Amino acid sequence: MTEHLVDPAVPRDLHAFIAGLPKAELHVHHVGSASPRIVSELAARHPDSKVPADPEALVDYFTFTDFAHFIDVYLSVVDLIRTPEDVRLLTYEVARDMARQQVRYAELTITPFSSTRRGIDEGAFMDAIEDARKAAESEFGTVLRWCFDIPGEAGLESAEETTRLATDDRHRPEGLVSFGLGGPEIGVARPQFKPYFDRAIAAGLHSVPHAGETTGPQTVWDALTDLRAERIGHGTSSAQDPKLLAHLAEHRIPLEVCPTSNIATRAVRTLDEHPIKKFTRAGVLVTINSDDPPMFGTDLNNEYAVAARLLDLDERGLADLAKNAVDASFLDAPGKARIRGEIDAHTAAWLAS
Ligand SMILES: O=C(O)c1cccc(C(=O)CC[C@H]2O[C@@H](n3cnc4c(=O)[nH]cnc43)[C@H](O)[C@@H]2O)c1
Ligand SMILES: [Zn+2]
Repeated sequence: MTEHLVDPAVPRDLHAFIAGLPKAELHVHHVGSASPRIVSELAARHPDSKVPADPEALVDYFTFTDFAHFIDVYLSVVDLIRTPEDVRLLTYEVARDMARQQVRYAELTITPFSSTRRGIDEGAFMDAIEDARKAAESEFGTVLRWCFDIPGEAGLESAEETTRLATDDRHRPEGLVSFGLGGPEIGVARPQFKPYFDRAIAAGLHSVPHAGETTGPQTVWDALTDLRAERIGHGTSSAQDPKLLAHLAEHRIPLEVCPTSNIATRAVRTLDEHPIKKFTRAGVLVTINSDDPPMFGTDLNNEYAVAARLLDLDERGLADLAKNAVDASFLDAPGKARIRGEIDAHTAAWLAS
């Protein structure tokens, strides 16, 4: 258990239950998952960067005034990833951190445009992530899949490049399952990305855009109608629109909820004001995620502890929440059954002890 992340309002034995609970994670960013150790190693390698090499200084560096500030800092860390070997190391180490938290399956959001525009060869980039994915599965037992996202604020050039990389058979990585849209939402309307999502969906990818994180519920409607979203990244502002909540519940469109992220980027003022309870009361399928864990001073286990407090969950409630993520994932049916079985076994053993 990571001591600084022990929420005193959650009983210690519930933290221990969560630590051993097999989990799936559906909303977590590649570069945003770089641990302080990896960031400082890369910052020391590239001293021209403004990212501090001292892990203690990173705590201040990762304190954000608003969402735009967060994106500035995020891009300064992106600038540290300069070679295919940096990409492989980052991916492999992220999987190691996940395995330590009993994450059995993760859909990792990767922004290939940010790497190729910084000069990393596209073929070498794909080989690096695939090599790390295979190593992670055989060495840690953690199954990784990719979501390639468009960094919307970088314009339609980035949409075209991301779509090409995701659909061109010459480079398309085996682990790629979905297509996303990230970055700031203000001034970046979702409908303009429809042709790119149409192409990605036609190529067999699932649609999972961010929407309603920093703008209102209309953005979520746009993601559903224009981008044919199968899950919504964040969807926080859906809480302001009862018809939207009813639609999400009726059509079983899961929300990828990331509570601590919403506080760190100041999208939501306090955890007690977070709408997660509104979502579950409306019957929406909620999944729990960490988004950019080291940047937000959290990890997936802590996000489950936060959810336990906000939703007043015991062990069985937490196990159901973990199963939501398995059910909402793009894993195949035998894979889902395996992790659901592991969740049941962990819960039964815990309750019998
Ligand atoms: O790479 C570039 O050159 C570039 C140029 C202009 C704009 C951008 C971006 O906007 C990149 C944003 C980047 O942020 C990632 N991300 C991580 N966490 C979140 C989140 O909570 N909400 C939205 N986006 C997030 C996302 O994957 C984008 O790739 C880049
Ligand atoms: Zn995100």
